[in-house]
Amino acid sequence: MKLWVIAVGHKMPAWAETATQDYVKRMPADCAIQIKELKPDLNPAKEAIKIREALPKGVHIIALDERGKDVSTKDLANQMSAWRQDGKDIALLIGGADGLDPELKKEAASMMRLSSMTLPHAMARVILVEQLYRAWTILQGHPYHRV
Ligand SMILES: C[S@@+](CC[C@H](N)C(=O)[O-])C[C@H]1O[C@@H](n2cnc3c(N)ncnc32)[C@H](O)[C@@H]1O
Repeated sequence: MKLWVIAVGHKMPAWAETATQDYVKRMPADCAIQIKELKPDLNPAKEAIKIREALPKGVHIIALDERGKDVSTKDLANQMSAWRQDGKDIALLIGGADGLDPELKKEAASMMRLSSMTLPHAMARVILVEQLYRAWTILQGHPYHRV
């Protein structure tokens, strides 16, 4: 299984790039995180076109949005386990300054929130990859995650 993070926003600040890569590198090949960065466009509808083009075929789409469903890290680990059993790749979408296009959000299988606060997209990216790594460690019984 591959976890695609498709994110509007390139030229990330160095701290975000370093932190993102730190977690990306910790993931094993059979649960790899692949980041696709897209250049911001004039509005979310235009960005949605680029996002759709960047989506690998047949992926299960999850939109990241502060109005999405609350998911605990344990829930995410259970989700990850189910995704791995399905053998489907997953695409997690992060919007730009004006968020994700409403039509694109409807196309997603679900919307997930990382916090009820609005995060800058660089921060959302770092938190997402850390949570994916943490979820993976839960499935492995790895001591990174302490209950
Ligand atoms: C700066 S935010 C956009 C905020 C935008 N005004 C909105 O209402 O969605 C950029 C992106 O970061 C992600 N994001 C920000 N806060 C989030 C949160 N609390 N939970 C999940 N994703 C979040 C979303 O994908 C969002 O499209």
